[in-house]
Amino acid sequence: MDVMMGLMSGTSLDGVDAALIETDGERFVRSLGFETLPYPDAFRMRLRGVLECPDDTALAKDVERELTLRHADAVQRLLASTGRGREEIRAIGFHGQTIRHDPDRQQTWQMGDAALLSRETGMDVVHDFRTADMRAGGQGAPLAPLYHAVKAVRLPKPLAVLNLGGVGNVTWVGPEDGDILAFDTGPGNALIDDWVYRNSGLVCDLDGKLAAHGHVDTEVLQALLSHPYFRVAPPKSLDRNSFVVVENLQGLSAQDGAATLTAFTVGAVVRAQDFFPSPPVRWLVCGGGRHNPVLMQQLSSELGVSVQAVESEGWNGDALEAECFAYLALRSLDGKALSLPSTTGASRPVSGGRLYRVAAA
Ligand SMILES: Nc1ncnc2c1ncn2[C@@H]1O[C@H](COP(=O)(O)OP(=O)(O)OP(=O)(O)O)[C@@H](O)[C@H]1O
Ligand SMILES: CC(=O)N[C@H]1[C@@H]2OC[C@@H](O2)[C@@H](O)[C@@H]1O[C@H](C)C(=O)O
Repeated sequence: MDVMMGLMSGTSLDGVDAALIETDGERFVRSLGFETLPYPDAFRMRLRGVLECPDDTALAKDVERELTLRHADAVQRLLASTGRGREEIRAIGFHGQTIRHDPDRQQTWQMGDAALLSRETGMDVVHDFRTADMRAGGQGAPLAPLYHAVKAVRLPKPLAVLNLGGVGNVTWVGPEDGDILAFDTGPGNALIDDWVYRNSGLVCDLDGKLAAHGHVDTEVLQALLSHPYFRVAPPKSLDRNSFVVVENLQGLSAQDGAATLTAFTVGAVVRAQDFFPSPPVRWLVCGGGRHNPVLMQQLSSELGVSVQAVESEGWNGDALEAECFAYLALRSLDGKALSLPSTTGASRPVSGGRLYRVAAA
């Protein structure tokens, strides 16, 4: 049994999530603590700048350093709030910030300087979780499925675990051991965030208030849902900016745009069911989207079975991805699989991640 730390900076660019777990890298996992360190607006803008101009290497280098130092800060805060010493923790799983993800070109880039994080924290760091999977013919994403399946081990199946972050991803867990299917569903909150930011300067549609006062433009929604991605069978995964919707939404009010994009996220989840081996008896939702009552209510009515936030099972829906990379870091150290043909399309179960040892610093 090991104590592991996981760090995640997700596609919604809202901050660093840091989680501590105790795990055997198999079926045992216990949450020990969680911290989130929100990014100030100015840094979020700089991150957006890198997403828009990933080839500006001077900017990328600068932002990577700041990003990594913010992660080191999150580590210190989590150690302080859990009362743990760094010597108690075997390693940090450091996901980094996805800047670009293009599985068709076998490219995925998670920004983050593992050597700097190791120096700053005095801890071993496992990083670069996605490359090995891509080299084995996989999408390099999603990687949360094995962790979702472990969390769901005692729950009635088939079950769907849905993450609504910047992008949406789902894990279908079937009744037999190892029965699992996963893929990115479509947009999560990123398109809504971008729209709301452009139209009102706010960072998100807090509690779905704009969407609740808007009307879905069904013609625009149909056009958005006619994107070929939704007809492609899994394995499949997305970049934060895979869907370009600005032109579709031209002329819509802030409220109607928010309502239509919220319905787009929901419609994409509904379409995901087409690929499940059998219908889930229940959906458990994690990620920031579960805080949006308009999204949750529409999911409930469209999916027709129980849709609940993962808190209904006592999980922390904000911590799950950071916990996942703590869990995967241990599996990486032990040479175990991080992904399967049915979760990323890799040709075989593949391990992955690279270890940066503190002694090397
Ligand atoms: N109260 C709320 N009302 C509406 N939306 C919310 C609320 N709280 C969070 N969100 C949404 O959740 C998003 C953050 O979700 P989360 O932290 O799960 O994303 P992420 O981990 O960065 O993304 P990914 O899982 O794609 O890597 C915010 O950008 C916002 O859009
Ligand atoms: C390339 C990348 O960073 N993808 C993220 C993104 O955010 C959600 C979805 O798209 C998922 O595929 C993935 O994150 C989680 C942690 C995953 O790998 O499971």
